[in-house]
Amino acid sequence: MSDVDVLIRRLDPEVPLPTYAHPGDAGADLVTTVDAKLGPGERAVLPTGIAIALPDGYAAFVHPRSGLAAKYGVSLVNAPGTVDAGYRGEIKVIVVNHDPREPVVFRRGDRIAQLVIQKVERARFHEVAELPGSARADGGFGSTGGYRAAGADNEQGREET
Ligand SMILES: O=c1ccn([C@H]2C[C@H](O)[C@@H](COP(=O)(O)OP(=O)(O)OP(=O)(O)O)O2)c(=O)[nH]1
Ligand SMILES: [Mg+2]
Repeated sequence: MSDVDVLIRRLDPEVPLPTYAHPGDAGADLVTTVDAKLGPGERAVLPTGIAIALPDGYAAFVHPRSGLAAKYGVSLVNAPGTVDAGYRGEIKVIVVNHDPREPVVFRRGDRIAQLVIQKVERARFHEVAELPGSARADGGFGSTGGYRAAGADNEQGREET
């Protein structure tokens, strides 16, 4: 992993800069600058109070936090969100409460997501009539085998093929 310099602007003077919890972490935590309560199945677009300028050839991806996902069923509707290098607006996080029963409450300053900055390639698309062959060809969507999906009426699970 290498370091890259990224310009950042605070739109809210009290907001902390995104922080990596440990050396070597890929994700820097983002906080919400507002309180929010999401009922089961609800979503919200939460402001983070920061804007960045990425160098050309980079993008930032807004990823869910696994702790929020495991404990509360919270994820991001568009995971991972894509922040383009040219985007200068406020980074926002589209959270969703997937829990079927419990509401979730966010308070200003809570860490709601993490930002992963990566080098990206842009493609030059070359249109062709036929694509070159490959071992996988057009196999996909479970073509390599079944998996167990537990049905509500079947504790043993159901073999999907
Ligand atoms: O989770 C996200 C995703 C995107 N963005 C910002 C940065 C990104 O550069 C811009 C546009 O995102 P995207 O291209 O995913 O959305 P779109 O619906 O295609 O909008 P646009 O037409 O503006 O490209 O919105 C965020 O702040 N958070
Ligand atoms: Mg877009």
